[in-house]
Parts: sequence; C-alpha cells; structure tokens
Amino acid sequence: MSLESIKFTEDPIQLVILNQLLVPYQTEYIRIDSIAPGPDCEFSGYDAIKGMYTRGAPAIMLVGCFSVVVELDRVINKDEAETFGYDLADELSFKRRLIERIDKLIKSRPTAVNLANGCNRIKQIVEDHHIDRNYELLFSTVLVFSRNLLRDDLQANLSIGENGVRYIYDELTKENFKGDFSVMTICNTGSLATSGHGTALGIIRSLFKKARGSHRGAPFKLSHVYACETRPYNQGSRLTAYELQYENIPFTLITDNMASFLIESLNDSGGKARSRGLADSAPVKFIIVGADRIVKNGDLANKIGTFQLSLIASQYTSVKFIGAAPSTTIDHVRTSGDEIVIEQRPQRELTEVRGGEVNDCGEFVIDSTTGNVKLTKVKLAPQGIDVWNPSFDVTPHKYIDCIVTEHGYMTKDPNGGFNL
Ligand SMILES: CSC[C@@H](O)[C@H](O)C(=O)COP(=O)(O)O
Repeated sequence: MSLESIKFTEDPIQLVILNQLLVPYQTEYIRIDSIAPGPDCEFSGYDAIKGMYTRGAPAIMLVGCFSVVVELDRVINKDEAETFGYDLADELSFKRRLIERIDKLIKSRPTAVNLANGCNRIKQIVEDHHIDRNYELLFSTVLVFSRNLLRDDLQANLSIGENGVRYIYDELTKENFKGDFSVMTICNTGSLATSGHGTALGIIRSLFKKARGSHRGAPFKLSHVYACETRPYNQGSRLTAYELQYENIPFTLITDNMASFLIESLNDSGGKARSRGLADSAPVKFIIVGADRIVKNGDLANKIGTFQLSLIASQYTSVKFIGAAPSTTIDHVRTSGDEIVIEQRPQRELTEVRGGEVNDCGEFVIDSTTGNVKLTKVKLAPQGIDVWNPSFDVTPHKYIDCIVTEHGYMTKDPNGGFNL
C-alpha cells in the first residue's frame, strides 16, 4: 500500500496518522501530540480515535499506544511535565495522572477491545515500574512495548492471511468444489485498519496471491470479491474499495441490503445470475469479516451489518461465515456477546454524508487552489427526526463457522461451541 495509516518515527519521536475521513478523495497526514485534549495539545490520540480520523480496531490500538509514547516524550525528555499537569517530583502523583489520561483515551471508543488491551498493558508497565527518578527507563520501556505491538500486528495479519487460506482450501477440498468462487466482506479490514495487510481483507489478499502464484494448479480459485458499502459510515465504499482497486483485485461494490439477493442469484445453478445483470457468476462460498471484540464463547462484535450477513450465510450450507482477527481482539474476560458495550454514534453520522463533489458527468470537481477533490456535505433525511445509530452489532457464535487468528483457525467443537 502506498498509504500507510500510521507513521511513527523514533528520531525525533513523532506520530502522524492518515486522516481516514478524507480517503479516497484527499491524502492528509495529521500529527498527534498528546494522549488526550489539554492545554498545548493540538490534536491528541483521543481526538483522532473519537473523531474517526483513525479507524479499525488494531489501528486504533496502535495510535492509542503511540500517543502515550509521544506524551511521555514531551513530559520526560522535553521538560513539558507542567503543561500536562504531571509532577515528576512525586512518583505516585505522576503515575496517577498518567493512568487517568490513559483511562480517558480508552473511553474514546468502547466496543473495539484492542485499544483497551494495548493501553491496559501500558498501565501495567507504569504500575509495576519503580521509577526512583528514572523516568527515562519508563519511557523506553513503553516505547519498546509499542514498537513491538506494531511489529507483532503486521506479523499477526500475515499469519491470519495464511491461516484463513488454509481453512478455505480445506473446506473446498472437503466439499470437492471445483471452479471459481467469490467471497463477500464488510467494513474496512485492510492495511488502513491495521499496521498492514489486514485481517479479513488480509485473507482475501493472501487468497489472491495464492491464486496468482504457486497454487495456480488448484482445482478452485477466488475470482471475485463483493464488498458491502457498510452504511452508515461507508468504510466499504471508501476504504475497502480503495484498497481492492489499488491491489488490482476484481471486485464489485454492493449496498448492504443487496447481500441476500446477490448470494441467492450467484449460488443458484439455474442461471439467475446472468438474467440479473451479474457478469461474474462464481458462487459466494465465504463471507469473511473482521472483528472489534471476540468474547470467550466466540460471539463477535463487528461493524453494524455483520450480524445480518451471518444470518444469510446460515441459510446456505454452501456459504461459510469466517471471523478474522488478531489475538489483541480477544476479550478474555467477557463470556458472552450480551456483555459487550455497543458504541452509539452521533445521529448526524447517519443522516449526513461528506464526499467528493462531482459535476453533471459524475467527474470529481477539483479545487483550483489546492488541486484536491472538492469535498461537500449533504443531508439525506429531514431535519429533526429520530435516528438509531449503533456502530457495531454482535454475531452470536452459533452463526460463525470459523474464527481465524494468527495462531490458526478454529471451528466449533461437537457441542457447537468455541473455546477462546
Ligand atoms: C480490522 S477491525 C474490524 C473492522 O471490521 C472494524 O469494524 C472497523 O474497521 C471499525 O470501523 P470503524 O470505522 O473504526 O468504526
């Protein structure tokens, strides 16, 4: 990918993030200077995460952890303790203040567990550290932890790709499937949502790589991806479509409410696909989704719209539903999806959209001073109406066929349960 969502440098310590609110129309990077808002903080990790500038559970975790590194650098190495309300002379009060600010950061987005998992480990480092005036050691410990988190996330995504491919090949071989097949996905689970490669989209990338490379001789091959638009925030049409186009992976964008009709059309052997305007008639064999939190019994929180896809898959024995996530997405405390807090987003995020302005021919209008696509915001509903806008839903494990992590793939035990 030419676009990295997170850029962190150590000399000097600097964190910049891609403003995902502007993708795919403009490329803008913003510098993060603190953990949470405060005096002398222009743009904090909290602002970036809460404001959706940075998105996707693993990316949120990485930006959150690196924002702690950035603030500690200013406090410890740049003599700015007072600006942030830290007292370096009093170790206990320093730790209290830091933990208070990290706790505020964790609250920026409650459903994705990765942020809390990463930040809680930093809190543990802080609590266990006997500072004894050696703040530099604390700084370097948090820096190394965050740097490793970034490295491990990339490695995990590559392994998820491999493990997902293995499950898909095993299933198709068991079924004696031959020919081309399609997959469906929702939300943004690629490079932009992670440190690189991606989770669900990582599996799709790896599948394509295999189909084009050493596995060219396999009796089946992924030929097409159907990407759901992912209303209301359109992560699918803005980010996933952008990544698939960039990777030259053949795909078709659909709105979320087309999923069942599409699968019914493609998976029918009587030729419904052709009469319904579908150029590629390879059946959808897998719906592959990411996750923001997977609890112990396998219930999975992901972008709103995921649950209904699992219900559709459950109606077709030939369609398997796969959840893909790194182990930082696993919640080892909660036992069922009923315990997951679902983030409610502002009503305006559903009734208003911002996008690239187009002329009557559908071509982007370019701002002559900046050379960028002009952005415009429109409202899609009457003023003053009631709107429900949950950002995520929970897919019960009974509708999930397989969970893929960096450690392998897991199907259900004979009692129909996952044991995470
Ligand atoms: C790779 S994280 C799993 C995604 O499916 C996830 O839901 C996601 O991208 C979150 O969307 P967000 O834009 O942060 O609300």
